[in-house]
Amino acid sequence: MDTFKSLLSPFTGASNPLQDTLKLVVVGGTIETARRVSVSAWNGFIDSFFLTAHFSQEDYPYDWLMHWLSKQPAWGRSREFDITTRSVSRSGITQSTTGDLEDEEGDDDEVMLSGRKKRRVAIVPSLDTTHTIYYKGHWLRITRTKRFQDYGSYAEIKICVVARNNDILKKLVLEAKREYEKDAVHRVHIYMADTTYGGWRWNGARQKRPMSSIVLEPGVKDMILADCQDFLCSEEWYAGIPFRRGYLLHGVPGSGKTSLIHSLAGELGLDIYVISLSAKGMSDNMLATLMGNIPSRCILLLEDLDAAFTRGVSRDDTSTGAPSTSTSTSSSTSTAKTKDDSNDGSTLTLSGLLNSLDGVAAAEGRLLFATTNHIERLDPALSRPGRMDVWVNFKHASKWQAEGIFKCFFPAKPSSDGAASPTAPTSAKPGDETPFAEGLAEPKRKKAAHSAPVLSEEEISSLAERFADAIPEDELSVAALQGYLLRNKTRPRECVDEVAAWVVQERETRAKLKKEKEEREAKEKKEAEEAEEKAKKDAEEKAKKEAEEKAKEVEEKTKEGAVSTSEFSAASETSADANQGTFSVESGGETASDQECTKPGTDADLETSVISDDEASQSSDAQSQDVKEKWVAVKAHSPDPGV
Ligand SMILES: Nc1ncnc2c1ncn2[C@@H]1O[C@H](COP(=O)(O)OP(=O)(O)OP(=O)(O)O)[C@@H](O)[C@H]1O
Repeated sequence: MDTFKSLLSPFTGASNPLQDTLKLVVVGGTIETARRVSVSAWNGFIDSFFLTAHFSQEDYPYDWLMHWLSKQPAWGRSREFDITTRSVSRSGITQSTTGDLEDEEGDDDEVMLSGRKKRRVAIVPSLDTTHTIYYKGHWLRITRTKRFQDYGSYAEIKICVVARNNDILKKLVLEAKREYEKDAVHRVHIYMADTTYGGWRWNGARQKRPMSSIVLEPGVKDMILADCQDFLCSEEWYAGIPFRRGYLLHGVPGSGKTSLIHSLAGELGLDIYVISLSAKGMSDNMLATLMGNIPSRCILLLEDLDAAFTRGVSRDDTSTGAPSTSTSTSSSTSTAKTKDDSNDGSTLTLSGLLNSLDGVAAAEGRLLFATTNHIERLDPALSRPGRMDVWVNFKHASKWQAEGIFKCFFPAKPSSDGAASPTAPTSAKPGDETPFAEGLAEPKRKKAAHSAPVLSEEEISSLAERFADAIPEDELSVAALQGYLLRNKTRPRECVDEVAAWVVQERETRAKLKKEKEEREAKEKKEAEEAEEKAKKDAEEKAKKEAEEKAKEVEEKTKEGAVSTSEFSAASETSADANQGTFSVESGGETASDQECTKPGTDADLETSVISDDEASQSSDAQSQDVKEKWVAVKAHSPDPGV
């Protein structure tokens, strides 16, 4: 008791100040030591009883866990967390969570009418804070931290749990994965090749597009889908053969090539990895690195394959890669542009591309899709079977497609017997598929700010037929038809009435654009030719000027030499050929310097300092003369060695 009292004395002011200070130091030191001991004891306890798992943002389990965490009810009790409308994970799935701030009473239609997009918010673990969550009889201590790597900063999740073995962590990861995949099922993830560091950058998750919204000639979609499904199920059959399959979609722009690939990815549940071969910095090594980092089951998309060729992808480094019969009307400007473009650090060669597609690093089980508008520009080596096994030609819209796309935009009212409205073109041949069960417009309609009249099945069929009749076969792109239908999305009847006039207008516009393009190209060509001509003239003039200047210079020097020589040798004669820029010096004296001077092939601007015998004698004779030196410009090259 006495000891305790004496310890408290500094606060009561009962003893002297020195003693009080010492006592305070002892008390403070004791408390700090006790704190440190308890912290290290706690850490020791954690280390000996807790299992710790780390999940890096670079890998998929991080996405699964972030998604799982964002759905935990524990956030309702948490005192610190992040609220975000941005993606909560690498793949960007933003989920509605228990503790989120979504306005549940909000009227979707109201939101759409006001033109604002409804944003969802998610609650996720804040950085550098430890959260405790109860999961299946265990307390999980979860910490999200940031760590820095060579290419920016990455987040990491650390989970500690008291457990005898890691079964609980395995269960957690599997559950998180299942939930993630369940929610991700309606989305297609797109990854873009990033040539700055040779990796893949997540580019967003797109809503799946139903296959029925793609209108192709009968059987084409089914054939491709069945082929892809068959391939994905045949890994064992491929034993010994490279387990890859390539599809070349070629044809006119706006005919549905890219849309079909996105739709297939959704149907097959695959992610899309997009490589732009004409990207800045693309090289053989870069492509090989990117190919090596593609997961085993995915769609690899090489868009606009021909663009890479016209940019200079080549089998050898000197050729352009484009076939010699290329229909390209490239003017000299475009040639110049190509040259400029090739200076962007892109050194991809065709052999590099082929090696990457076939090489050991190329992912097994991947579906390669390549699109091009100019199949004739492709090197046969690239499109041979094994690399491109299935070729599909996409043309301008047929009447069948026109009818189909009309029905996609204006789905019919369900018939009175309750059957789903048939959306296939009525002109479909017997046995054709009925691919339009889910139309383009149906899901959008619920929220649409406009109100399109819902017509009966018979009326839609008859309108669709009339619409198709007015569309010329294989002349307009499906994208153009889509544009027209979008503009008339609330006026199905008027849309059909006015379609003939639109076709005429479209033809006129196309003709006008074509004419303008031709004129522009002709003008560019003319300008390029003029510029070339001018550059040529300038170069000639410059060369002429230089030659004249040189000749003048030489003449001056020759004159100087002649004057100088005349002081010492009256026998010397100088002549120069100003036009040729050459000259010669003839000396009557038989001196070493003379012999040297008459040697053929001596450089015109070489100057030699000599003292002739005459000069020497004159010099000795006329000692008063100060000048000892004579400059003689040596004769220029003479084609005749005898000169
Ligand atoms: N066959 C089709 N069925 C349904 N929609 C189509 C079809 N063709 C084109 N479209 C529509 O036209 C637009 C452009 O299509 P897409 O980008 O797929 O064409 P593309 O052939 O890949 O064109 P490009 O060669 O210029 O890349 C898309 O919005 C798509 O919905």
